[in-house]
Amino acid sequence: MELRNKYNIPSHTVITIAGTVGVGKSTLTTSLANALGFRTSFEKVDTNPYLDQFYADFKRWSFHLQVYFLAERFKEQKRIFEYGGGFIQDRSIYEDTGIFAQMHYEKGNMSEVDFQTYKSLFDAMVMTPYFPHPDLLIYLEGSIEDVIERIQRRGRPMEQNTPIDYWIEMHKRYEQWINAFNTCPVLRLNIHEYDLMENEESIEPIIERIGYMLAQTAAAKKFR
Ligand SMILES: Nc1ncnc2c1ncn2[C@@H]1O[C@H](COP(=O)(O)OP(=O)(O)O)[C@@H](O)[C@H]1O
Ligand SMILES: Nc1ncnc2c1ncn2[C@H]1C[C@H](O)[C@@H](COP(=O)(O)O)O1
Repeated sequence: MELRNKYNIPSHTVITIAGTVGVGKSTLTTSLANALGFRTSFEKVDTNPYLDQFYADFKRWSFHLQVYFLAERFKEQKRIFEYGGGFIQDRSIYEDTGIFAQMHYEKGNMSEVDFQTYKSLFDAMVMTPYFPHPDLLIYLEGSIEDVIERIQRRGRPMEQNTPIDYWIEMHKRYEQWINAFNTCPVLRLNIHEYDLMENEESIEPIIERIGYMLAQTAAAKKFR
């Protein structure tokens, strides 16, 4: 039986995968979408015109990169809306603002006025009808050691050449951010709870947990 039906996951569901760089979002996005018969929405890293320059000079390129990511994320949001859902999304727009933009602003890589401009753009986008919140955010958590090992193994030079402190700070910020996040239901998944490389079937217990959380959320809505 198709896993989506087995665990009663509605065909219009939108699930976003959150977590720090290298933790395994894209890998899980692909596996979940295949298992559920959903479409994917990926961040495009190779065609990003700012990313390499940004890693070489945060101060010069932070604002440009954030505006670029926001525009790309918004276009994807619109695409998901137009299809009527049935998507797995690799990274949420909430991380752009809550993690990356915030961190680079606080570190002095983005000026006050640039940060305010960025935030007002974000707020205006979120208020449009294209912006339903996801039904579920899956938060991937792993130790900083595992994350750094994965970043090194994946081998994007711009990330390999970035000081370890950057990844340590981001990892800490992610933990604080997710503890305060309440925009939509959250399923926390430790990266040692599954292994999609060695055992494709480890996706099924994840789907079972997704089905359970979606059912709980639907039941809670009925009583509101
Ligand atoms: N479950 C897993 N077990 C082992 N390695 C993994 C797993 N998931 C991802 N990886 C590896 O970790 C690296 C980062 O994964 P990726 O999905 O690209 O992360 P992200 O999208 O969060 O940056 C890649 O080299 C990938 O092959
Ligand atoms: N909003 C962002 N600001 C800065 N850098 C970002 C942002 N979103 C993604 N990134 C970077 C981080 C990674 O180097 C690549 C892709 O992210 P990944 O977590 O590997 O999918 O883009």
